[in-house]
Amino acid sequence: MKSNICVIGAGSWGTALSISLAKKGHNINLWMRREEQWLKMQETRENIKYLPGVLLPDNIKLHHNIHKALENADVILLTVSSQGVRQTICQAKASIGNHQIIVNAAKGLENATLLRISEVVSQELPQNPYAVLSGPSHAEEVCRDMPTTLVVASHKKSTAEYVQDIFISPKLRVYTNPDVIGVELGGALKNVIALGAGISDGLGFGDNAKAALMTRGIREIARLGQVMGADIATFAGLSGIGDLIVTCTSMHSRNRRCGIQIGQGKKLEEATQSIGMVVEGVVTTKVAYELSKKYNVEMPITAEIYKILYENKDVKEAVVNLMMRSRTHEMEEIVANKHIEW
Ligand SMILES: NC(=O)C1=CN([C@@H]2O[C@H](COP(=O)(O)OP(=O)(O)OC[C@H]3O[C@@H](n4cnc5c(N)ncnc54)[C@H](OP(=O)(O)O)[C@@H]3O)[C@@H](O)[C@H]2O)C=CC1
Ligand SMILES: O=C(CO)COP(=O)(O)O
Repeated sequence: MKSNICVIGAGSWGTALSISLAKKGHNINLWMRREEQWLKMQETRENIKYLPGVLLPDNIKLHHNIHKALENADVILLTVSSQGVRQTICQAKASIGNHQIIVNAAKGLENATLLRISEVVSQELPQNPYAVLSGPSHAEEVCRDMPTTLVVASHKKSTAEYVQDIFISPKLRVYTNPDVIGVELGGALKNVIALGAGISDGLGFGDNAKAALMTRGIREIARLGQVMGADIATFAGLSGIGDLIVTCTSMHSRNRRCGIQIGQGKKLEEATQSIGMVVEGVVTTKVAYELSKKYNVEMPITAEIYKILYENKDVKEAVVNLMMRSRTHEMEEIVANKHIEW
């Protein structure tokens, strides 16, 4: 099956997915908002700023006019940063028909509304079929055909399977999941913990600390997720623990690299500027902190990272707070569910 796919956003992820889809033989229209980037990429057939060293296959057409890029698209793949999704959809809306499938690949939450991206899309395009694509997948590896697994979630099985078919290849194995909320929250919230893992590395801590952050991190992600309607099993999957592992351990991760600089004493603004690409976890930390208060869910790691990023809290003091919190059971629900006296 060959489809016409419009990829909205030519950052590292939009470019890598375009390359992967083009190699499968799909026709790709890749849209970017900056004219200067469009001119440069036409000349070089390379995304020098976001994904250097990889040439674009011929069946990727580059666009600066969003309406032209959307012509005849079966699927619209959103790959701009989360805070740009609503504005970009509004810009494109007049050329989007109800039948076109929207696939979101951004991992974040909307700052102004605390909404998940599926909720943003359904406010702006209520009729369109929707799926979210997530999982442990650094652009730098996907564009070089390194084996990768992804998950596509949609409320409609036929939509999830259609999108699975579009992306799946011998190098890109794609699973389906009906749990849109869980897949979206796992993909967004792991970036907060990855910032924390980076801070831990920047402070010179070791593997024990990182394992603790990842394990306790997925617990608090799952706690919030369950209250927000996700299936807890999803957090043990690719968009949960899978993406948490890759983001907390890889030097490709912008969130982790940003955290390392903060752990070494740099200011947030300096750190994000030096990365030069989107560091989704910074805004997501604020949204997650607000959601934890809204839903009354304990998220101690998120709360400390919030205070480091937004209240100038000393990183070492944050570590002391985490280590010296009042003691708890590892799994509160096991204790609560025990019928025996314990
Ligand atoms: N890189 C990766 O390995 C992966 C990234 N993702 C997710 O994909 C999304 C995009 O990230 P990625 O491509 O890596 O980021 P990059 O920093 O490489 O690129 C960001 C892209 O978003 C565009 N953009 C930024 N802000 C806005 C805005 N306000 N309105 C419209 N467009 C905007 C940028 O355009 P411009 O250049 O004009 O600023 C650029 O095309 C993120 O949510 C990220 O979490 C998911 C999986 C893997
Ligand atoms: O989501 C990602 C990998 O799955 C990319 O993570 P970063 O945004 O931290 O680079």
